[in-house]
Amino acid sequence: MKDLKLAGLDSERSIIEVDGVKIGGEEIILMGGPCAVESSIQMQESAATVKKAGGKILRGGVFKPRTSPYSFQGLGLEGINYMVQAAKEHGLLCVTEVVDTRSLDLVVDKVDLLQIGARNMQNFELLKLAGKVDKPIILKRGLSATIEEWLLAAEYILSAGNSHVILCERGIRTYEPSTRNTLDVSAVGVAKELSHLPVIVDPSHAAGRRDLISSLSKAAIAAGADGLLIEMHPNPDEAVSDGPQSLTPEQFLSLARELGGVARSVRRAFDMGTGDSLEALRSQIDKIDRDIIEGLAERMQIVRKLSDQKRLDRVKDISREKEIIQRLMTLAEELNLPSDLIKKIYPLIFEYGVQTQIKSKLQDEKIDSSFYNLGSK
Ligand SMILES: C=C(O[C@@H]1C=C(C(=O)O)C=C[C@H]1O)C(=O)O
Repeated sequence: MKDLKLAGLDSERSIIEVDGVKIGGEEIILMGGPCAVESSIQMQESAATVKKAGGKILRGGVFKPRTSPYSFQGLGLEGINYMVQAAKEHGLLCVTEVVDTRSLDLVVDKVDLLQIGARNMQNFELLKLAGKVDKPIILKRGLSATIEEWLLAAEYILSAGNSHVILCERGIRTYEPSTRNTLDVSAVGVAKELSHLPVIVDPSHAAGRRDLISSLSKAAIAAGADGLLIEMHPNPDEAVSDGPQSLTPEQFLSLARELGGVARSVRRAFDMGTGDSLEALRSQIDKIDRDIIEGLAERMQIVRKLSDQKRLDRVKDISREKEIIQRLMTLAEELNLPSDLIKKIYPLIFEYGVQTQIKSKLQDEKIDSSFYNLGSK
């Protein structure tokens, strides 16, 4: 794509690091918080939930570009202070949207990241100014922007001198009215193919309804997203904006736990939070144990199928077993797991695998012979 001189794919992907939080690295970063900052207590509760869920960045809008001029327009600077304070107390970073050059000037020294929203994606003066600041910019894709236009908007920021741009897919306008926008999952892959910049997904604005947030978040991770920006409110029914698409704190926490499993399946890291309580940690362990047993059950079913292709005296295959152990020991080392654990666990798994194949063969033979006996009568 021409003119993507700085945003275009480089030899290396960009990792944007803010106070130890790396966006675009191995870990998928969770960001959450209400659409609009409403009060100090609301931000304190939101920050506590984001932290507990393993999130790294607190979001909250104080300048709201609303569709209607009569909708709540945001608390401005008063709101920023509530968010900054809550983020600080909970060890989180914070991000807010800037809507014009004035709002950018007002918040740039207070927050850790700035967001340029969908409606301002082609506000070129704002993009140029964002290129002059020393803060990462989350650049949302415009409502009807092509991927090329989105990347060119990023190019404006990059070419003005700020190399810290994070792309955010938040749904585009289509003819489909059942969701607020249509999440363009393929945009994640396309943007990552064309550009070295990290790509995150905001499923909340895409869907406009909380019942879809979980599945869209999972889809985003599977599609390669480097982070998720999810709306969550301590009491969505009373939210001044976007209540219907905001998760409750409980939903946010349980979603974070589920996302860990999806991230694992695509070989990405995901912090499911410590939740700091024994109960929260045990619930994470329970979830992983379930994944392990389900994986083992699936493995056993496949192993069993292999029996059709082997002679009874060839069921055990030592060279295949050695090859598996070797490969998994290398993987274990990479994942900081003691490799001798593999040597202890796998022979048992193989033993049961061999037994199940033998049983399955014997059963088949019994059926064969009874069939034969029947036929010879
Ligand atoms: C499944 C197989 O049969 C046996 C069971 C194995 C396993 O559980 O992975 C590996 C080798 C064999 O001893 C196979 O041959 O692949």
